[in-house]
Amino acid sequence: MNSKADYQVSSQAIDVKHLQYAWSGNESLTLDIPEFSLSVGERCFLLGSSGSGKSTLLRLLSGLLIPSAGSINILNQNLAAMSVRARDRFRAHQIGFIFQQFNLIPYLSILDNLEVSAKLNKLSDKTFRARASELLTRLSVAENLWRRRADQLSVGQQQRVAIARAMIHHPPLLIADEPTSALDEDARDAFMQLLLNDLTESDTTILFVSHDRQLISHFNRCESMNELNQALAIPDTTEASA
Ligand SMILES: Nc1ncnc2c1ncn2[C@@H]1O[C@H](COP(=O)(O)OP(=O)(O)OP(=O)(O)O)[C@@H](O)[C@H]1O
Repeated sequence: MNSKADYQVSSQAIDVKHLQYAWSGNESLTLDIPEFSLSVGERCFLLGSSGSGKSTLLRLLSGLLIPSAGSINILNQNLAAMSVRARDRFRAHQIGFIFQQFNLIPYLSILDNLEVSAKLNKLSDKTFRARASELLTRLSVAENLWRRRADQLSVGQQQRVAIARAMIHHPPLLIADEPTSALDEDARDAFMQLLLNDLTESDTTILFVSHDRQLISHFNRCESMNELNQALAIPDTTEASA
């Protein structure tokens, strides 16, 4: 298995070519993306309406699904060529994922939630404690909450913990799947600031998926699922109707 440094030598964080994906039982393709790439350090906002295939694409990019056709290289690694175990390890080490519903383990404390991610990434206890404390402090999570169960936190507190959990091991690629969809406008702006402040100095690549156009200004690149995904193209019926 390559080291983290080997992965980061690549100047492409994401390199998708001729990607096609059909859910089993579906006659038609859900995704048909001729080309999509992100350079290391790029911060890309991916806009797409409901059902346009955003979550399916993210699952493919993180190796949870394997393409029906085409290739996906993440940090120069072809996910489809890896064993399931190697793919799981690659995902845990290289990708920080922030989910729509945050997906914290409800019965674990904030620190224990972070520790699960730190252990997966083989952080020493000392490094984990220092990084957890740095992140939680920067994200304004009061220390008296650190031992509170995740299901006893406010939504705003949960979102901060979700960012900290995704960032604890300094992943080179951060993927966020509609993390602001459950938030009001003020909480949404605070979330974006917290997320991006922590990344200002790093060359972390971000793919941030949302249907909320107001967030576009936070990013240096915007892509639309409707343009990327040829499977969404409206069929040309002119001949049939002529
Ligand atoms: N597990 C599944 N099995 C079969 N079809 C699926 C499955 N998951 C998603 N799909 C189909 O794939 C298409 C794209 O779904 P996907 O969840 O990727 O869209 P999305 O853009 O993330 O939507 P939303 O914004 O509503 O979450 C939809 O037509 C959906 O019905």
